Amino acid sequence: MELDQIRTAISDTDQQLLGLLAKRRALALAVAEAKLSQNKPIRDQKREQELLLSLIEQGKPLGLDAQYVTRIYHVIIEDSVLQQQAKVQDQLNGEHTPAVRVAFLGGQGSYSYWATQKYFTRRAERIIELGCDSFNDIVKAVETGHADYAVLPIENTSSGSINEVYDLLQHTRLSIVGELTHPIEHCLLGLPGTDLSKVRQVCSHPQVIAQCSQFLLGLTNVKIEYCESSSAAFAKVKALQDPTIIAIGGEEGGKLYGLEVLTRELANQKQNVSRFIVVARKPVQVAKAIPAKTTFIMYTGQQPGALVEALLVLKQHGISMSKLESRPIPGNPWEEMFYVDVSANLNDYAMTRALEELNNLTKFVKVLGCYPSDEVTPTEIQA
Ligand SMILES: C=C(O[C@@H]1C=C(C(=O)O)C=C[C@H]1O)C(=O)O
Repeated sequence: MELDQIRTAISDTDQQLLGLLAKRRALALAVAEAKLSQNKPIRDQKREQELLLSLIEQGKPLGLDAQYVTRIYHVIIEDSVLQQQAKVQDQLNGEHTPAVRVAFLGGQGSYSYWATQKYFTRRAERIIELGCDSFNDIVKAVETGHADYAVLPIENTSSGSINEVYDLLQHTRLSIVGELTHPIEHCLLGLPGTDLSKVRQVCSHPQVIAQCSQFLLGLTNVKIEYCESSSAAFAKVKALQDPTIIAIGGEEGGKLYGLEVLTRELANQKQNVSRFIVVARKPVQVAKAIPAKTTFIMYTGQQPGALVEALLVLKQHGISMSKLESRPIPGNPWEEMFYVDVSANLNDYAMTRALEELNNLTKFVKVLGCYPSDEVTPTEIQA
C-alpha cells in the first residue's frame, strides 16, 4: 500500500475509535441513571478491576501489552466517572445551562483558560469567557453578577498554596462548587527562530516564575518580567517582536500566539499539577452517589491545644482531612485562620455533628463549600 493509502486507513480507524468512545460514554451515562435509581455509588472499583483484568487478557493475543491497555483504560474510566458525576450533579442542582459566563485569570491560552475549558465542557453547551487581570477582579466579577462562575488556582505541587486566593476566600460570600486538577507543563516559548543564548528577558506570571525557580537560576543575564498571566506574557512577546524576549507558559497556549517551544519541563517538580476551585454565588448540594469534599475555615483562638482539640472533633466523627492551611487574619497580627478540606458531604450526619461541635468549641467557623471531588484515583490491578 502507498503511504497515503495507509494513512487514509489509519484515519478511518481513528474515526471508528472516536465513534466507539462516544458510544461508550453514552452507555456510561445510562449506567449513571440506573445507579441513581438503585441508590448505588457512581464509582465501582470492583467492576473496574474485573474490566481491566479481562481487557488485559483480551489484549494479549492482539499484541497489546498490559501496560498499554491499562494506561488507555485509566483515561477512559476517569472520563467515564467524571461524566457520570457531572450528570448526577446536574440533575440535583440544575447546573447544566446552555451558556455560562466564567471569569478566570488571563486570556485565551493561560493555564486558567484551559482549566476552565476542561471543567465546563462537561457542564455547559457554551462558555462565555471573561478573562481577568487579577484574582481579585475574578472574585468581584462573580460577586457583582458579571460572571456566573470563577475558576481560581488554589495550590500547586511545585509552589504550594496560592495565598492570595486563600485570603480572598476569607472575605467573600461566594461558595466553592467544584474543583479540578490540571497538569501544568511549563515551556520556554519564543518567536520562531529565537536563539536561547541571546535571550535577555523572560516574561510570565509570578506563580509560574516561582514554579520554575530552579531552572531560572541557571539562566544568566536574563531579566524576569512579571505579567498578569502567562497569556499576557505570550501577548507581550508577540507584540514586541523582539527575539531576545521570551515567555514561560503552556505549549498549546503559546501556539495561539504564534510562539514556539525552546525548552520543556521547566517546573521544579517533575509532576507539576495545579488544583483549581470553581466558585459561584449559590452553594451546591453533592449527590450521595459521588465522593464529596467540604472546605471550611475556623478561628480557634490561641489557647494551648486549641487546634488539636478542633482536629480531634474530626477524628471522633471519622472524618478524614485532606488539607490544613493557615493564613494570617488581617488586622490581628500573629493570629491565624485555619482552612480545612475534609472528605465528607456537608449533609452527612457525622459532618453536621462535627460542625456543630466546632461551632461551640472555636471562635468562628464558616463553610466555604461542599463540592464533588475531582479525584479519580486509578484502579490498580490486584494479582
Ligand atoms: C460505567 C460504570 O461506572 C464507573 C465507570 C466504569 C467504566 O467506565 O467502565 C466502571 C465502573 C464505575 O467506576 C459502571 O459502573 O459500569
